Amino acid sequence: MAESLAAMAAQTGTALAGLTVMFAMFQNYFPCELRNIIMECYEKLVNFVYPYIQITFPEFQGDGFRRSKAYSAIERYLNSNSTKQAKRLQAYVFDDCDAVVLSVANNEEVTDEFKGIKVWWTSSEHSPNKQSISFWPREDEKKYFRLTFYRKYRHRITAEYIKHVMEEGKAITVQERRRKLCTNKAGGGASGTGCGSRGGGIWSEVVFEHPATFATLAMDPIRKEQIVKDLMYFSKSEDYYKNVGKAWKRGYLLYGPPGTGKSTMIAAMANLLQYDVFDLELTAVENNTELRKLLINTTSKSIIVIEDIDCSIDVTAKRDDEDEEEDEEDAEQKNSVNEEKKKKKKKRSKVTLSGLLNTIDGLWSACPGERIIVFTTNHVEKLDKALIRRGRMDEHIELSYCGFEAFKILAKNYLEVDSHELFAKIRQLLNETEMSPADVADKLMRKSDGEDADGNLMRLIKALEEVQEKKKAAKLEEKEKIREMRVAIKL
Ligand SMILES: Nc1ncnc2c1ncn2[C@@H]1O[C@H](COP(=O)(O)OP(=O)(O)OP(=O)(O)O)[C@@H](O)[C@H]1O
Ligand SMILES: [Mg+2]
Repeated sequence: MAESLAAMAAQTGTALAGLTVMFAMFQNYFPCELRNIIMECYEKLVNFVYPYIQITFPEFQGDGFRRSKAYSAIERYLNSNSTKQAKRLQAYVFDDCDAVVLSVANNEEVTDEFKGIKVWWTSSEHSPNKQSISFWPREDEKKYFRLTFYRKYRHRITAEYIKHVMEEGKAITVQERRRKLCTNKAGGGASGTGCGSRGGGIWSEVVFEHPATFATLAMDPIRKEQIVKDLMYFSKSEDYYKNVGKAWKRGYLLYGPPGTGKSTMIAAMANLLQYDVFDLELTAVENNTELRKLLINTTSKSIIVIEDIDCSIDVTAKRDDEDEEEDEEDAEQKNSVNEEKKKKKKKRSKVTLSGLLNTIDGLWSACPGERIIVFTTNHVEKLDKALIRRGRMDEHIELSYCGFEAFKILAKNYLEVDSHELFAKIRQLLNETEMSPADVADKLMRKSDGEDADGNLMRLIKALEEVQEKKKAAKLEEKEKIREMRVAIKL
């Protein structure tokens, strides 16, 4: 359909424009009444032979250097909705991704329908007439999209359809965008590009590809639903935040014992909202000024994460010697995760608590766009109240030992079973003991191809019984100590 409707409309439009100029030149030769009659007939003729309106969306706007947001949104919208019907397509392969991206070729016409109204889109390019060399795209080199529709739908197209295309296009861009994980840790997988920080290269980035979702996160389903609702509401509430005069930011404090899913929940949040993640390692930050620089260089639609906040900065009112005592106590724990956290503690940042608070408050007011900040900790009781007060950390979420509801999610994830005769026994054991979801998941994980669910569930029961035995033994030991103390006091 090379002589497409849009092209014909354009030609007819040009012919009518010529007629209009001629009429304007000779109109003074006609008497007033006759002129009005001619005008009326002329308008009828125009509407009859040219019942369309065309709107052009050029690729570059204003200064000619910035790509128009409308053009980009239309491009995404048409690529996603209309490439199936186009007969001529263009294919691109981007450097960082193997997938082939198809787009509608130049001068190819595609149709779209909106609430029963048909519209035509063409993508065209002005060919340059002059032979000259330029570093910038010239006026006559620019690409554009042209939208053609019936004149009678003018209001609905301009008021509703164009808005719909813009919104859809933006949503597709967010969906397709490859999200990034940025870190300020030394050697944190730098791609060399820097992430939101030009020149300084403070953040280094990798592609964020974590499979965690809220569906696979094991926790109380009611609490999970509340959190998902809260996040979704936040991500859509730009106007609400504006109306109440609050910066579009939200803080979450995730606390609970090791292996209960705090880091997993952050990944699930990022996947749910399609946000980037900025993993801020406070111990690698030299001082308050550097912290400010880092936070200002985060981008919109991102989650800023400070893991193990109590280990990274002196957020307690405790004196140093008390801290040392604790370090010695910790030294007895051989667990490698705790060793890591202990190292962090020793290498505490020079960033001060007030520096962190001021920077967060500054970030809240200085940076436009939505941001979420998440702190995680194993020891919520150690944190300064000012750091986690509502307004800074709006939601406090406890992730705890594995309950039966959480176990059912893990059993579904790892073994694909919804119910089993061993579930009753596991329920009873989970009520009586404490085991983290990470440990439960480890027992449920298939270690080889031929394993059936029974074997894994039995392994979990055995592990739970061992924990129960240890707990009983510890209780007995404690009772014995108390008895000995009482005897000693009597003596
Ligand atoms: N609630 C959970 N739901 C699903 N998987 C979980 C959950 N908790 C832990 N896991 C599993 O255990 C592993 C460790 O969990 P995660 O790193 O999220 O724990 P954490 O609470 O951040 O621990 P830490 O306090 O030591 O940082 C995860 O990779 C995941 O496979
Ligand atoms: Mg963690």
